[in-house]
Amino acid sequence: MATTALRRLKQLFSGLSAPPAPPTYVAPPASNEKLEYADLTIIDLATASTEAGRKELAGQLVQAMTTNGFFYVVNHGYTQEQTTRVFSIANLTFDAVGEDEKKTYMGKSESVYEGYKPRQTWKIEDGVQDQIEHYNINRHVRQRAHPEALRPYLREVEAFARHNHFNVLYPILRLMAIGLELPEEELVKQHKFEAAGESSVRFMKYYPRSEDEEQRTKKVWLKGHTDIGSVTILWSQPIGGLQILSPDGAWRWVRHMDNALVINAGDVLTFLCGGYYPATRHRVIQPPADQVGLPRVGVFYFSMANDDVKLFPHEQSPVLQRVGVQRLCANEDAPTMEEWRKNRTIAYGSSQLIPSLREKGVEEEFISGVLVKHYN
Ligand SMILES: O=C(O)CCC(=O)C(=O)O
Ligand SMILES: [Fe+2]
Repeated sequence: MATTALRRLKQLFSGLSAPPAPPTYVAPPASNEKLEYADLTIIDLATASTEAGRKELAGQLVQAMTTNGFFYVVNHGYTQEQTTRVFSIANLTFDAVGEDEKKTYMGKSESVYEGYKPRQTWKIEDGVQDQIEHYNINRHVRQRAHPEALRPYLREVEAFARHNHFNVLYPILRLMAIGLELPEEELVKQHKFEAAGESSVRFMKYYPRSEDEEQRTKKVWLKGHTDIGSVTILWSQPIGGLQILSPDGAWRWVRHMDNALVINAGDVLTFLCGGYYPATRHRVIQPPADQVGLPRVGVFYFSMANDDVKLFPHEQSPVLQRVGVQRLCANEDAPTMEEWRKNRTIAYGSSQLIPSLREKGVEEEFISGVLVKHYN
């Protein structure tokens, strides 16, 4: 009797005990090359706990969004140790899962990123395709099955998704609403964690390419684009390659900052905020000379509005009334979030892009009747 109870208790505790540490992903040192870096604002989220603090941060955010379009966030609530552990889980998702198992957990639909995206599925240039592997995880982590190596860490991945959504996305959306002189919760309401939609964690691994591929693509690894969704949270990592297209037409590098987040706006914010927070144009090229040949592991949270949100601007914003609303389409033609993400995802990397007649180095396509540009 006593032994059975003891055994039960032991089983209970072993179920609750922490999973073994994943093999530690040791990130290489940051580049020492002399590069032209973008000068990005740092938003300190510790300041967001008071109303006065939020007002101050909203001013900084408006400034950042109307110039570079990218900014850093610090004091987001994860320690360096927690962040390193997430990168280790990300790396294990690629290194500790065999090719056959990866096939089993590949996405089943063209219109949503879920599970593995294998390499060489997107066109880059001159017949060359990408060398990028993804693993996409909807924030409702258990709605899909995951490879065996990842299973011990699902609770951590769930906590990570919630952390991005509640502790980073919501505070940023509140600052954006304040910047538009809207009620603080106006954009948060359109991005509910519980609603149907695709806000997701993404692990990525870029693999080094052949010299021939580098030449034929002019070193471009991921073509210049704007993100499909609303706010993209990129967990800063030391391997360079990410560049922003600045308003003066120059591509500038994004510098790594330890345990910081690099945040930018996507198309959905252009729609919802009437052009006040334009989607940031960015790309990934071959890492700097002292990092050539290294794989590049990335961890992201791609946020989207609730699937049923119609993507038209908050015209009631006093700021938009003063500065004017830029529209991507008439309100009656506005796609829903669901239509937009599905059509953008199906087209991405596979559609035939048309060279722009107006802008040099730009290619275009129409998605849901809206002009989408790609930047070379
Ligand atoms: O890998 C990066 O640094 C950026 C990736 C990116 O822009 C994207 O996946 O949309
Ligand atoms: Fe992107």
